[in-house]
Amino acid sequence: MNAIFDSPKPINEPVLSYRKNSEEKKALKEELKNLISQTIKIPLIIGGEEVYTEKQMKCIVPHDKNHVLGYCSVAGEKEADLAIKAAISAKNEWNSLSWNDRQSIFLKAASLLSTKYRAVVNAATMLAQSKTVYQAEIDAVCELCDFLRFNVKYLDQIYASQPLSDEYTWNKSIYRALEGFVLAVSPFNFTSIAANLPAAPAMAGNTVIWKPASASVYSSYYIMKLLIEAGLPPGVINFVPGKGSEIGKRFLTCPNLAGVHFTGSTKVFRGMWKVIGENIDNYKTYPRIVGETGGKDFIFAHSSASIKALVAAMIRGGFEYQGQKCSAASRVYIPESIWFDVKEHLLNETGKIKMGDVEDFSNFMGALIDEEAFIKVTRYIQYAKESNEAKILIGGHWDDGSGYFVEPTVIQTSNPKFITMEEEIFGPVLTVYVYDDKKLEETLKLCDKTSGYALTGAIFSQNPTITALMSKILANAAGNFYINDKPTGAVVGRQPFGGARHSGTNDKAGSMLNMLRWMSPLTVKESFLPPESFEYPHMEEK
Ligand SMILES: NC(=O)c1ccc[n+]([C@@H]2O[C@H](COP(=O)([O-])OP(=O)(O)OC[C@H]3O[C@@H](n4cnc5c(N)ncnc54)[C@H](O)[C@@H]3O)[C@@H](O)[C@H]2O)c1
Ligand SMILES: N[C@@H](CCC=O)C(=O)O
Repeated sequence: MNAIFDSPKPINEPVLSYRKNSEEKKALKEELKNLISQTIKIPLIIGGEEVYTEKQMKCIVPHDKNHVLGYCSVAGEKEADLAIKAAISAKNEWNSLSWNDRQSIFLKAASLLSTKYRAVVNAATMLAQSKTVYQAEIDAVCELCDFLRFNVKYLDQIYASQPLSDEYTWNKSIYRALEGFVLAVSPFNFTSIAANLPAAPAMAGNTVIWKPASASVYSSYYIMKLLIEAGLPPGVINFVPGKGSEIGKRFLTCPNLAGVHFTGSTKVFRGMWKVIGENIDNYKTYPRIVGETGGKDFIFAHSSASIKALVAAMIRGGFEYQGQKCSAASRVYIPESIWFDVKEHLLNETGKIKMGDVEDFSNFMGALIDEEAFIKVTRYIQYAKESNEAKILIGGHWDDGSGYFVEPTVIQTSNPKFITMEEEIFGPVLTVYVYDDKKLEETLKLCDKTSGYALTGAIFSQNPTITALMSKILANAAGNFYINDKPTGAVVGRQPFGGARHSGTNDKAGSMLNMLRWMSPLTVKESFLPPESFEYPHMEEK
């Protein structure tokens, strides 16, 4: 019963509109009502078993902070050890499944997500992470369907990639899974990224321990249920919510650690890398370390820029999902000659933004994820208010009465190295530096050097010579570079995503490059007519 199968050609999942009276809107509204009316209990899932612990954490609604969606069990060292055991013991069986059997599980998960699970995963993401319907749809449904479907295809292509052979020898590349388990540690802000972190290495035949972020464990749990319904065998992905700083070390120092798939802050990633470095003598194999981290993403405009397009990019890029995207625009460089017009349009448009409960579909923004984020973001705004190098042009107010709301805020600074031009804020705060048109090159070099990050960046220019100059000077300032577009919203299969410098290892999530990190190739040479003597022809000479 042999055949080589061709997996379905991946197509980006269409983004539904959620217009008035649409079927998808009705289904989603119902699911929102359903989830908000319940308080669920979330277990750990280890070796396919639900594990409840005494220690629990609350899952709340950031825009209605006293509303509890559920209580989640919290893993300690005992559960961490159980998860390691489960991952190791599930490995052989998972590896003995054929690639086609493994891939159909993830393709089925994508099909379930785009249909049966669409409303529930969107509703969970909207409520637990305070995403508007559009932000939830492009993330939790579309990007995750794309990760699942495109990664299956990339693996097909990798497995098909074989060395040269001839009539006497057959050479083969066998793409083994890594020896040991992979630790996936996910951030709160993207449901799709959280799911892809364990799914990508699992697809390549690894078994995984998934430590989701506490603030988004609610939506992660629905993803776990979806994967199980799609047929994921017990122990392949072990779901272990808990405090990273408490259980992280247990996983990181385990001799069987084969890889880390991380997305989150630069600080946490560096801490994890240090723990691995200190423990390097104790592993069975060098752990693969893949981490996509923070950003201080820029928009740089030339005087030829379209003002409307520039302002739309500043608002969508800076304020969508309350600026809580690693790719969010947060420092903007505008030439003096167009500043008057840009400012007028920017303030006018920003003034129209509606913020509030994401269940009201007319809102453009929801709340920040939690109290810690609220304190951090408002401190930056307060600092700007008190500085004589900055002024607040619009916004600058906040209110945590019902939820963690911070107004979309535009700061203008006279200091291109002002703190809000350099540090990742992760909130709805845009800082503008107005430069002298005559100092274009100098300011581009300044933009390149201002921050240690290099994740995303956008330039606006309608002059091809200037576009080329800007692209050249900023070539290393971003891993995803946009020309006349906002620096957010990368799509799988179209703009492979990841940054360099302090923004990560740039292994491009949802690409073949990333999938290659989760395998250990074995090269096999088979000789059909092996030599039967040790002598070479030149040895005939007497
Ligand atoms: N580059 C990207 O693709 C990308 C995408 C999304 C988010 N991010 C970044 O993520 C950050 C926001 O997400 P966050 O607040 O969830 O990040 P975070 O770094 O605070 O947390 C990320 C994960 O690490 C865990 N963690 C924390 N300390 C740990 C430790 N000592 N050991 C092991 N795990 C530990 C957390 O529990 C969480 O699951 C921002 O910096 C953002 O730029 C980057
Ligand atoms: N890939 C997303 C950002 C993920 C980070 O938070 C984008 O392109 O906007």
